[in-house]
Amino acid sequence: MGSRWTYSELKFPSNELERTLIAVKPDGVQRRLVGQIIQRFEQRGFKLVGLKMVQASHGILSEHYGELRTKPFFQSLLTYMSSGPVVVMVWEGHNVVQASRKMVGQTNPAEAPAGTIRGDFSVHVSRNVVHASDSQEGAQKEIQLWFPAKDLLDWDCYDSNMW
Ligand SMILES: Nc1ncnc2c1ncn2[C@@H]1O[C@H](COP(=O)(O)OP(=O)(O)OP(=O)(O)O)[C@@H](O)[C@H]1O
Ligand SMILES: O=c1ccn([C@@H]2O[C@H](COP(=O)(O)OP(=O)(O)O)[C@@H](O)[C@H]2O)c(=O)[nH]1
Ligand SMILES: [Mg+2]
Repeated sequence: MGSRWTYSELKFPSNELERTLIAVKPDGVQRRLVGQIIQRFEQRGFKLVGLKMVQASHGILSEHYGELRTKPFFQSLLTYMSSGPVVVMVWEGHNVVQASRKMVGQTNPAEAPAGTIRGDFSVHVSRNVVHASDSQEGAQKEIQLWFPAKDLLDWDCYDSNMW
């Protein structure tokens, strides 16, 4: 009788439900980068729990970027972000907020290392392809702003305890 192999030793207990909001900005959608950006979060091991394509209004964007209201680039930021569809997503997993900021890279793509999304796909701060929440608190606010709770799916991933 051969023994059955199980991989429970490889698993770690992952009851956390940390979530973050990621958005492919209008330049990323125009440049057909949506698939490659989703692929990076999937291959890292995060779980997609919400996804939609929207043409964002200045109203929602003003709230989303409320902390930047006094910045000189605020109006141009709203114009840019409402210039075409954005693909907004909620990703879940261990340490997903901090990990996704590292995957996205610095705000200014000139400072973002190769290997990060901004470092690989963009050159200028005003067209930096992707948004990622910058804290757990910010993520919760942004998720509530963009998604009604019923549109976030709490589905079981067959390998969810692997990472
Ligand atoms: N000096 C600037 N000129 C033009 N646009 C800017 C400038 N600084 C920031 N932005 C735009 O405003 C966005 C918001 O700035 P923020 O400081 O929140 O950066 P971030 O947190 O890296 O970006 P995001 O919130 O979109 O993930 C930036 O991603 C960028 O698109
Ligand atoms: O000097 C700046 C700083 C920010 N932004 C834009 O504002 C967004 C939000 O800024 P934040 O500081 O939140 O940076 P992020 O979280 O996007 O890295 C950025 O992604 C940029 O699109 C910009 O156009 N000019
Ligand atoms: Mg930000």
